[in-house]
Amino acid sequence: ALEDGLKKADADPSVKAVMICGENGKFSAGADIRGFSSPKTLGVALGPIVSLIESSEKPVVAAIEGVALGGGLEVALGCHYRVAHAKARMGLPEVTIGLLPGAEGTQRLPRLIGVPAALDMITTGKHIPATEALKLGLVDEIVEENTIEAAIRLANKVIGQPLGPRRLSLKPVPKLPNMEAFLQEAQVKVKRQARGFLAPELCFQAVQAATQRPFAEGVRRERELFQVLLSSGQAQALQYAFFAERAVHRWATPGGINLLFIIFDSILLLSLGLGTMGQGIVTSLVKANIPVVALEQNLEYLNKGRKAVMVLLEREAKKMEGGAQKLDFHNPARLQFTVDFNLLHDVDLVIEAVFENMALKKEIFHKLSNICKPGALLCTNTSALDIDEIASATSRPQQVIGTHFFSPAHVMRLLEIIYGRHTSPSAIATAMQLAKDMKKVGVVVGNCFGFVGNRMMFPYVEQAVFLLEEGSRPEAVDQVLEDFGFKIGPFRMSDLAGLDVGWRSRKGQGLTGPSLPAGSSARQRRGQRYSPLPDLLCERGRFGQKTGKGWYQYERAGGRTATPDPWIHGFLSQYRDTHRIETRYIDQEEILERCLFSLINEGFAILAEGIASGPEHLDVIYLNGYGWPKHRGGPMFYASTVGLPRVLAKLQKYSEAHPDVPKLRPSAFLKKLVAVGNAPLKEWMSYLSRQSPKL
Ligand SMILES: CCC[C@H](O)CC(=O)SCCNC(=O)CCNC(=O)[C@H](O)C(C)(C)COP(=O)([O-])OP(=O)([O-])OC[C@H]1O[C@@H](n2cnc3c(N)ncnc32)[C@H](O)[C@@H]1OP(=O)([O-])[O-]
Repeated sequence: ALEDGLKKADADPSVKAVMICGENGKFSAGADIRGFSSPKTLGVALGPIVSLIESSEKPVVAAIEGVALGGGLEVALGCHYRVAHAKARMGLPEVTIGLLPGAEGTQRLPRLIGVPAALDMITTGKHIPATEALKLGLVDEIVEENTIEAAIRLANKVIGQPLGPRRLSLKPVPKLPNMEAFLQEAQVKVKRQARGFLAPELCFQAVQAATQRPFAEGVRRERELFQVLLSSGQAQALQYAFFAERAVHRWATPGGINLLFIIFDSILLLSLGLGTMGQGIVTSLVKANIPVVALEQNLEYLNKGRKAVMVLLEREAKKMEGGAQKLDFHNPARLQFTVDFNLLHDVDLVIEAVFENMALKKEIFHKLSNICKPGALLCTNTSALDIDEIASATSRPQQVIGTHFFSPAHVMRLLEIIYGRHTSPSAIATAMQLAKDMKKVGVVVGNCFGFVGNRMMFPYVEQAVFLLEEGSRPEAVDQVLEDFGFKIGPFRMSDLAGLDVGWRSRKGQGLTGPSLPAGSSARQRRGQRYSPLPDLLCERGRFGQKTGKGWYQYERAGGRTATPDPWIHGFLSQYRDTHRIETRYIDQEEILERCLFSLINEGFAILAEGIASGPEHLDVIYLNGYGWPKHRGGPMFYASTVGLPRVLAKLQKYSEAHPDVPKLRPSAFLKKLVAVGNAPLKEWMSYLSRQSPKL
């Protein structure tokens, strides 16, 4: 249509200028991502159309409203002028779906806004607001009112002016005094951050080509690189992740209709310790423009919590345009701190964020149930505790729901939303809406120990520790998983989170400590293999970063630089001697497979039990809460790319070698999917006879 329209306009002498706009207040979100998996639509090349726009003899003005992303922005770059609405956002987000701007955007953008800014936009895929676009010179004008009228006004004004200087393909790339050094440094940075993710590096190469070659050759290079990415499995993984995230949002009631949501007047966060989680949650709520009252049990804790929240909010405000004013957090109507439980009467929603202790949580929920108004929704922030047991302390279990935030809560996007036996669909829908308002990815899951994310994490961490018992070292295991693409390996993660957290939980479960029956074997619990290694470290006060020692050593307590610790190496070999374990060399493949396949195996068990409604949900949880590398699409998608028969065969092999480790025994659901011929991921759920009615 663009091509036809342009040709008509060029041929019609009564047309003096052209304006291109989108429909319904949106310019364009770029190419249809679904089209990338269909060879039919790939035949349509956008680049030549952008060139056609640019070569028009009549001025072409883009009227950008809403979004101009990817191919959409590339079309705008072909135009001679760009007018944007003040609320519009622009970007080249192709990198985030494993691609690069493939319609000459990598060649035009650096010519317009210079290499540093273009490289930043193209390698990160970030969206920029119109005001920033104006500063960068990406748009010529921004307007508060009617963008289309403004674009037509501009078009009329520029009729007859020479178009040569407005054709970006004819412009040289602005020079930098130290271009070579700048590019070298930028490449190192891009590579370091990419950790095996191809697209940022290839985006870099395309922009680099713009600095080294004439426009037409740069375009050829861009096309070559685009094809490399298009055929890489990484692009497929990222596009899968894009749609998985949207599918997870489309939570519907059993009848299939999305519910309307409760509109909140105010939200109260109750915390008997505005601890780290509480502080992050309050910050997120304020950022989401939701009025908050933060409650503490005493003034000392309240003041400490308030101080920490203020520091976080100041920091967040600095990152935003018009920050402090926009957040308005000094306004008591927006954010109040109190120790007065009476304020609970009027709130619509409570998020309880006290520490993980069932007795304490039940006591609080009993109190909430007595004080809060009848319609108020009661959320508990927990990473593992039983929602039904917490709800049993109230007279309104239908309004009790789990909201598992991830630390730091003002940064992490994931929110696991856990429904209990009695939780009502409207309570779930309200929690989902809350997630959306807080710009988080809400995923509805069922109630079981560890829910989805942590439950899948347990076998992964368990394998990592077993590997140490058998001969590996923390740094070797971490390295393999970081090379796979995790931001941080399991031992570095454990040191960061604090080993004492798991220790407390294991003590609570009677797996270690004084409640362990006398005569228990050190390496067995309830007939299964158990590794006491993390407990032994805790007994020695090695809690990780906070104590300066854990699986690694740090420069000081609270230090962040992990270095392998010879003490740990000696300790491990002594441990193996004590328990007569023969040290063996464990290769990278075994480390990777045992950790990842045991996690994936648990994922299949979760799906079969109806704890999550599909593999996409598990993947979205891992991508947004556990640092799973995006270019590998999430654990279940990864399993589908490895091939389920291979995952099964490997689990069978490891399970035979370790018969006392139940988590290595292949799940019946995985076996079934292999037996039906390695079913594709989108069909997996059709092989389950029953689904939870609440998912
Ligand atoms: C030769 C090629 C050249 C070029 O360089 C390549 C490209 O342009 S690559 C492309 C570069 N562009 C991008 O990467 C932009 C990707 N898109 C976005 O970033 C956000 O969707 C956007 C900011 C536009 C709206 O956010 P929001 O307001 O929160 O809303 P939302 O996110 O919930 O989306 C609403 C619905 O629209 C759907 N949908 C959206 N975009 C696309 C698409 N391009 N395609 C298909 N579908 C798309 C989305 O799935 C959802 O569908 P459903 O069935 O209702 O679930």
